[in-house]
Amino acid sequence: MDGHRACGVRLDPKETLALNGRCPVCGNRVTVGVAHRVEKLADHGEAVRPATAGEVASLPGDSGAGPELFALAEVPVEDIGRADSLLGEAVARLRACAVIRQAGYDGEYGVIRLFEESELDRFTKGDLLFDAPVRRRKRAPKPQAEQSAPVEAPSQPAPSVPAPSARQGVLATLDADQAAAAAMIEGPLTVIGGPGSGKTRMLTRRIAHLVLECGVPAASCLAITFTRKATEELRARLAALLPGVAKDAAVHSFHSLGLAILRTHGTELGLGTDFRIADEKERTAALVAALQISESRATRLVKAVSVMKRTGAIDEGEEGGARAVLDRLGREGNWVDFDDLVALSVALLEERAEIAALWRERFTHILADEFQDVDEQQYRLLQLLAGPGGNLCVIGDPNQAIYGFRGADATCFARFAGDFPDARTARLKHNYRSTGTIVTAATQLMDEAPDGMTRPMEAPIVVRTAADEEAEAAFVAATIEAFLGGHDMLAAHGGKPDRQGDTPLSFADFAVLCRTDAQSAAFREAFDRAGIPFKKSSPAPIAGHAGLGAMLRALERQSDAEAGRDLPGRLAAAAEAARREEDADAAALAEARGWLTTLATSESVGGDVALLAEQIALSTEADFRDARADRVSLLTMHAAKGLEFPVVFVVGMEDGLVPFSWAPSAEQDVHSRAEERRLFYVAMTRAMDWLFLTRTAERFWRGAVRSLPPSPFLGDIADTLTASHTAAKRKPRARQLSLF
Ligand SMILES: Nc1ncnc2c1ncn2[C@@H]1O[C@H](COP(=O)(O)OP(=O)(O)OP(=O)(O)O)[C@@H](O)[C@H]1O
Repeated sequence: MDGHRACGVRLDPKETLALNGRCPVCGNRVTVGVAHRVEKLADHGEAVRPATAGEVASLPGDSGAGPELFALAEVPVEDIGRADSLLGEAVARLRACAVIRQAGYDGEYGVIRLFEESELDRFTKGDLLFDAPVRRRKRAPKPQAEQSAPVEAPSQPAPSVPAPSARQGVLATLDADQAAAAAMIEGPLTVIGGPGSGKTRMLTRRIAHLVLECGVPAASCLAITFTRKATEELRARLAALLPGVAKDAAVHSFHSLGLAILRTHGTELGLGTDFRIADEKERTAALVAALQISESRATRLVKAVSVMKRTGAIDEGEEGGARAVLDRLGREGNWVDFDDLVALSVALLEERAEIAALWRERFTHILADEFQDVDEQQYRLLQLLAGPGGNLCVIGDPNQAIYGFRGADATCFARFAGDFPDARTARLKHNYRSTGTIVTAATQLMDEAPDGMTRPMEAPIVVRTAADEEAEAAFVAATIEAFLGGHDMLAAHGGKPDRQGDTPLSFADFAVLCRTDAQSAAFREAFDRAGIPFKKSSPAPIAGHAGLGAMLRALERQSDAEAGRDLPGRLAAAAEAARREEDADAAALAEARGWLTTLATSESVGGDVALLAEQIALSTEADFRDARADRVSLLTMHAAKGLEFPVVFVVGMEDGLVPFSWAPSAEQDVHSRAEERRLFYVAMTRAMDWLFLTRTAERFWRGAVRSLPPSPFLGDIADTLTASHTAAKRKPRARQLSLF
């Protein structure tokens, strides 16, 4: 079921929908449960028990009345009632399936009861039915054996109080720095702020300010983010701030904006009106066929061509040759690739001044979030759209630049200052997200002075060494269970988040952040074993996914009659056909069907199958993370960008993983090393209240069990901020014996 544990609200999915997803007590979004997802995905109403179904017998648990099955299934109720009238009533209710079922919601377990509490009081006149008293669910005890001694919260710099905005209207909820940045609406502007400093909050309020208080039409505002998910979240926030007009504002990822430009003017470049976007798998296969080369070589070349297109680099060698072949094949087959969406748009706007002018007229105010991660082509697209001295506001944090390997250039802020000499700079100085302890540790990692914390020093960062990856995952699972059982753990570590108070946590409040996707296997197993619901996400594109391919082929094979149904109906039929006809893996199909159904019902697709293919090309696995679902997030560090969670586990804190390197990290080049440091900085600053850094004494890594040294980044965090403990040694793991 859905609900809010803190507000004591449990809702049927239909009630949630009727309430627009909002809690009737606090007005925030409710945490949705499994039944909600089922309701959303279901293509028919509730199932009806067929007349031919067999009989079902319901048996209660321990009654203490002789052989259980006999007593509970066969002894006449009257006989049991003579011995104990209440027990007789209980057995009668149970056999008639007249139990009270209260579904679980928002981290609360479901309950099955035979009597209402008032009934029980009445029946028993104060006595109880069974020996044990009826209890409310008790919080799980903290895992004593696993914990270190309580640690004194370190005495460190005190939090500062941000100056209020002193403004009325939509900027009133911002602090003075944020409000000043949001109000600088003329000319180019750079907004720089650390993690949790409210950059996204400032961005949405700035658009609302432009529209509601400065008379700028919503349709003249363009906000650009990096992912489809981020655009959706931005749209949702704008809808709340600008009821009625938010839909007119353009919110795009760089690639969806490129697609919009090419759909409007692509014919000027010789593209067919119905060009499509070919995924990496298709392009690799095309290159293999055209050049008669191995798949691994083609894969390497396709990736190299992608970086060339993002960075605008020119190569005359093998990679340049591969690009020319791919471009020719694209023209012949009427397809482009993902990077072309931006690169071709840039080429078009550079060549055709009148088209560039049209787009400039359309968008008079442009905002670009996560500016630190733009690549050369994205930078040029912004420049072309804004024009010299245009109202372009770029927002970001140089310390969070993590996409250098994909061609992003972390020096873009300096370049912006050079290209837009009139640009002003605003700084957001306060971190609203994390405890003082986490903020201080993060600034130590970046060798900066701790500044701008709004929350006091609280629980120390827990640094944990486990015997191996299995033990590491078991520790994380047990810690989550302990947290959900109660907040004793917080007290044990001398920490008690003031902002969260005693608000109960639910699964959605936890994130496990891995450097590589491969690390997630141990966590998936541990969570499955512990019954902890989780959702894994990485920034990998969904195009090329096996289940998705099978679904799309099944969609294509559909008869005219089937193709006449609405898109969700067609997807349901396609999933069934793919399972039957292609023997596709059930889990992969279910995942693909979930993605496609989400896309099919999204605003950008609106039930149109042609638009579905476009959105698939623009989507990554992480775009489908549902923040409302009550699940632990199992994410790669890259996929965690922009998110926040009360409790974060950054796992695999070993040299080779963090920083990630093929060679010993000491040999890593200075740029990669700096980017790995920033990536860890992004990971640790996702934590609001609790941060756990875990490592293993040994792990299976690159084909062998290895002992990797601790991550060198751990040494950059002062001991006074951490509580370290090492698990007891495990028995040696089984090793493959050699025959010789
Ligand atoms: N003025 C404010 N008063 C209270 N809370 C705030 C304020 N500004 C931001 N916050 C809160 O701080 C948290 C971080 O805000 P936001 O996500 O906008 O930060 P960000 O700068 O975009 O972070 P990051 O770069 O790490 O993704 C959010 O929970 C937000 O609600």
